[in-house]
Amino acid sequence: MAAPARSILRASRSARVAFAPGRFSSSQPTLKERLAQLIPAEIENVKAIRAEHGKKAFGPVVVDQLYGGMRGLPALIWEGSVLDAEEGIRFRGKTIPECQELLPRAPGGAEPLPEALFWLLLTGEIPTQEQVTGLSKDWAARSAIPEFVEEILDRCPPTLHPMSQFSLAVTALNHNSAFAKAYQDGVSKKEYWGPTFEDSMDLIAKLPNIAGRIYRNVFGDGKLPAIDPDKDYSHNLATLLGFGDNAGFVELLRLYITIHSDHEGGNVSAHTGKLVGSALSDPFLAFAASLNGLAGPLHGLANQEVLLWLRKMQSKIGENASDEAVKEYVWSTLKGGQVVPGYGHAVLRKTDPRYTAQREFALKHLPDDPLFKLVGQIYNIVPDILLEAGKAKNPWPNVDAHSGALLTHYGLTQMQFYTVLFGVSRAFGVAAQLIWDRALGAPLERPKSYSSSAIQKIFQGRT
Ligand SMILES: CC(=O)SCCNC(=O)CCNC(=O)[C@H](O)C(C)(C)COP(=O)(O)OP(=O)(O)OC[C@H]1O[C@@H](n2cnc3c(N)ncnc32)[C@H](O)[C@@H]1OP(=O)(O)O
Ligand SMILES: O=C([O-])CC(=O)C(=O)O
Repeated sequence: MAAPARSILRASRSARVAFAPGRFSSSQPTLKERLAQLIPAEIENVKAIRAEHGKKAFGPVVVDQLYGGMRGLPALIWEGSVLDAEEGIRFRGKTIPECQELLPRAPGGAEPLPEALFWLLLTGEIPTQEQVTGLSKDWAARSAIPEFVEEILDRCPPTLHPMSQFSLAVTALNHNSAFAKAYQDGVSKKEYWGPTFEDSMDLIAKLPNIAGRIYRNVFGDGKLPAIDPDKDYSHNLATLLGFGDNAGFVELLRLYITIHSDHEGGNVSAHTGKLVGSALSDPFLAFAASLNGLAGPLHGLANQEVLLWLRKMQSKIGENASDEAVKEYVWSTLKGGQVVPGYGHAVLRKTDPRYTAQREFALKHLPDDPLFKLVGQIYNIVPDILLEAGKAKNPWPNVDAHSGALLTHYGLTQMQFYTVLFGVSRAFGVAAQLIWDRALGAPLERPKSYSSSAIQKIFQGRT
């Protein structure tokens, strides 16, 4: 679709929200106030851990890990979540089903509010309903994006991949970074976390307007409705995408943003954000770098790839293909030297609980959807084939094997946009860690690298 006309863009700009961020919960601490209470004790805790365990070995490092993408190498501190190969992710010690049970929901909703998950990632605590409502209002108040960022997006050709547009816009938000300004003004190291918190809140708050604008520019008429200060984050994002009246889609987004937010620190997007942030690049620059990693087909873009692969399969073998025909198609993918998208994982060795959570959502809301049925049929076929092929260490599905089928069900069929939604969610995990990194005085990241000849020399004469 062609880029929208200037007059339409002007109209959408006038629909800016006219209220300011600040305190929205009268009687209870805000997220920033609670963090300010927690940080001094955590600094002491880290000091104690380092004093007691700082010099202890953490297992051997073998040369294969240097060549093999550092699998299993303990190398990073990440506070928000830890991934177990068998069990999957825990956010601050809580599994996805526990989060679904414990985190506050929207009135009438069944899925957790991502606002609550962000609070949990940052503080390790379950917020009250009032605190979550305060966060929804704060993010709505911060949601407008600068006009020049709107213009950058409006000038992107619709053929530029939505993830590239997303990364451009997030980079440009650095124009108004509180951290970059504070640094130039000579802020003390001890105060870094405050402006990092403000930037992180602004970043998360502005993502729906960026994502909505990309979606409407590329796939619609470029017109964008306004954020509603009385609605939660997911509801507003759904509205900006044009699905605000669909209660099922809004619930799906709440679940989607919650489960895609964080996957410990070593995945490409999280680690990239942390690495770039360690140079004291502000949260906008750090998260734009995360997005560029998320845009790779072995990482976040796999959700797009899954849908493309499914559609290609359907065009080749028809819509209600037999198991035999599906098996043949999977084998042809492998024999063509390609990966089966949505399957395998660098850490997980069982079905991803994020896949399971989405499957349960589908069983509840769309049990008869044909694409959901195809995703289920593939689940019964692919793991055995990957096992038989004998290469993949994990034959089970990951989060990306399922998400596109759910979005398609509600009418969000443009798969090139799917990773943008993943990116909106991943900001929660990356931002939470950036805040803690600055609060705990995390140093510049700079691991040691070796050349192959250096490795040969080190081991010369040794067996
Ligand atoms: C949100 C996320 O990022 S989840 C992951 C999303 N990505 C995908 O779904 C893409 C498909 N999957 C893959 O490519 C891989 O499983 C990855 C990238 C996720 C993990 O990679 P690794 O940790 O290197 O996996 P593993 O150790 O099992 O790889 C061993 C071999 O099996 C292959 N393999 C792994 N998964 C698959 C798969 N789904 N299909 C075909 N081959 C696979 C690898 O390409 C590798 O082949 P090689 O020896 O010829 O290089
Ligand atoms: O953990 C990983 O390597 C990839 C992944 O699933 C994620 O980042 O969500």
